[in-house]
Amino acid sequence: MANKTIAFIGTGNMSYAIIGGMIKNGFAPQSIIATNRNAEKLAKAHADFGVLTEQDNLKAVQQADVIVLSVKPQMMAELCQTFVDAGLDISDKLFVSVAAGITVKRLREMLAQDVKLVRCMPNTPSLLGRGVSGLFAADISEEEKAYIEQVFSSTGIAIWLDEESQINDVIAVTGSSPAYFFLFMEAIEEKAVALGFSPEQARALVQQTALGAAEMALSQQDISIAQLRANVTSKGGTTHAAVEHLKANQLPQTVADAMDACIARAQEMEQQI
Ligand SMILES: NC(=O)C1=CN([C@@H]2O[C@H](COP(=O)(O)OP(=O)(O)OC[C@H]3O[C@@H](n4cnc5c(N)ncnc54)[C@H](OP(=O)(O)O)[C@@H]3O)[C@@H](O)[C@H]2O)C=CC1
Ligand SMILES: O=C(O)[C@@H]1CCC=N1
Repeated sequence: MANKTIAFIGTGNMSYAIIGGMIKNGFAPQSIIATNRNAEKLAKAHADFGVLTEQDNLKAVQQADVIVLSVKPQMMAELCQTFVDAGLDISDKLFVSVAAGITVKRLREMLAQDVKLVRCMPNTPSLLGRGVSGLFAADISEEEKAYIEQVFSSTGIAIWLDEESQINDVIAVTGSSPAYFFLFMEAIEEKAVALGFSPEQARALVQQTALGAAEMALSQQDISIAQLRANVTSKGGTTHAAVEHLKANQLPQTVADAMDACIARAQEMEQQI
């Protein structure tokens, strides 16, 4: 399947990130079609990555072997209905849905047939080849599985899940979590400005520290993350004062509760969409 054509239907934040990761890791731009109803977004994808672009989703679906459905979940039914109404032969196409909160069963209802399908939960660091994607396969061949793995490994780490319900856990752990880290960074940045650093200095200080912390974890796999934190925390010192304050205010429990809220919302969407 190495020579397959892959079409991204709805080239917004997530498709842009996946395409960027694929290009960075050697996929041929001519094997990738990006669609969007917004011509400006397509022009940017073409300018940045050299991929083919198409405003007509139906043409893209016809030309591609693999179709990545990447519109907002609430828009998915309407999009799929256009394929059904056009009477497209999609029986041999491999579909990949990156949407949160839409099950295989529901996607197949939307497409009006039991298509070959992968549910994928990626995240936006895919753009830099630093992504994580959880994958759940429904009725695909080993060759198709290998192709999908090649695509999503090119954007970072890809793991296959045994149960579809684990997709919702992946949303909480990696799909949504870049936003948790950004929120933490925003909070430090805002306080740095309040302490008198310029906005430019505050941004530079917080991003360098976040990167440094992540790289320390990445490069020292034999040291637990808890130990890395302990290494910064001198007994009776400043970090201890800050960390104890965060713990007293239930930061770990708050994060766990937030992740439960994320999963609950995905489950609720599965009932609504
Ligand atoms: N963003 C993230 O971090 C992650 C997102 N996802 C999933 O990815 C999917 C896309 O999310 P995201 O990229 O953030 O959303 P975006 O809104 O950024 O991207 C979707 C794009 O699709 C376009 N679009 C909508 N309907 C159509 C259509 N019928 N034909 C062509 N283009 C269309 C939208 O245009 P317009 O702007 O005009 O609406 C938009 O540009 C969602 O289902 C989400 O659950 C999964 C993991 C992480
Ligand atoms: O917020 C959302 O619903 C999507 C799914 C994971 C990240 N963004």
